Amino acid sequence: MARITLDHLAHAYRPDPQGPQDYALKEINHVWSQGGAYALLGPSGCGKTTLLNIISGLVRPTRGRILFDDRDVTDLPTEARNIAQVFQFPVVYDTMTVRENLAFPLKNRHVPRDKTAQRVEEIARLLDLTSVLGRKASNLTADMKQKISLGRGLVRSDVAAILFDEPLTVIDPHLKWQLRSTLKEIHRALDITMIYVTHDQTEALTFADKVVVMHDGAVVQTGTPDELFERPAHTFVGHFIGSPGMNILPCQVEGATAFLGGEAVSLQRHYRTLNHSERLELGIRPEFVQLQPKGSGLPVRVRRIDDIGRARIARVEMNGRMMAASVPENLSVSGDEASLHLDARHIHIYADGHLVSGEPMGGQTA
Ligand SMILES: Nc1ncnc2c1ncn2[C@@H]1O[C@H](COP(=O)(O)OP(=O)(O)OP(=O)(O)O)[C@@H](O)[C@H]1O
Repeated sequence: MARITLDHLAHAYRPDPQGPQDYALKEINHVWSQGGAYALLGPSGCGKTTLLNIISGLVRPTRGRILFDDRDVTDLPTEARNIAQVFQFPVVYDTMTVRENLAFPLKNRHVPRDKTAQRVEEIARLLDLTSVLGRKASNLTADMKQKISLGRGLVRSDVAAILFDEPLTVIDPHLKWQLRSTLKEIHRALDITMIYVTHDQTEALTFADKVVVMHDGAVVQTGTPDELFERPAHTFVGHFIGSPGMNILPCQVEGATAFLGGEAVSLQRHYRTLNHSERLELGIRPEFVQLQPKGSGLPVRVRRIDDIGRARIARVEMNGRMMAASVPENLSVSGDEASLHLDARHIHIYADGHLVSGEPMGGQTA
């Protein structure tokens, strides 16, 4: 078990990188604490697998170092790193029983038989595989086979970390939620550092205590699920997390007032030091924007109302831009003219995509 440090790590697949655009992974400094449950979240092509492969030793980084506790492992091969990996597709030996499959990583490392048997029973119990321990893996469903793969990743108690690369891809949708919560319970029971790669926000937010969000080869925010929701550090995080994502609107800012087209919106913080050559945007989640009758706030046109089960979401147009807003339960909407109320406590200002803290109204810098 180990703390994993990424120290000025960067990687380019091409041999002569000239600038940031040539790096699949732009410079990262990050510490994965021992025992943490992390998700590495981002869209396809953002560099998640590259980072995972650097941690496991399959890819040597162009720049920087990787440390397990204080040991520099940058030049060590995968076998010498003591990492367990679970991939998208099941890796099982069809001719072996489930028990033999689970025991294999321990047998390979000459763990005594009684200890192996005990650990296999424990992992089988956690993954609900006890009843099939004696069966040949070949006759099992893809779901069961992937559970065996997970078990093989989890069975060694001495690993520095377990890396999961989109492990639920082959799992039947209605079993996914069950396995996600099982993995969470297993993390609590085993106290092993786990890094879970996914492009699915639900998987990331339910599994992880801390989520590392990647975009275009860079980490744009690391935070708890609540932090990513409440205070996205980058417009990409606001947009990518949440369903629907954050409303992001071009704006101008003067002191504690934002202007959306000709409409003034009061802010709870002061923005004295904004560089007006930067692209300024106002971000607010649909949960904090309320649709109201015409004449009581920012004027909008309602284009559509979607019932998403737990709430109604209005798609509205303001100054030619589409926004999402919550529709209060008791509001009946007739016609397409309405107003919006923005909860100022949840408005964020972004400059060139990055969150600007501003200053509290009292005048001190945040
Ligand atoms: N072996 C390689 N050689 C050259 N370029 C590569 C190689 N592997 C990945 N890339 C490029 O590096 C970038 C990051 O890819 P990576 O696979 O790490 O992203 P990802 O977030 O894991 O995406 P996905 O979820 O689709 O696997 C992409 O532009 C990809 O095309």
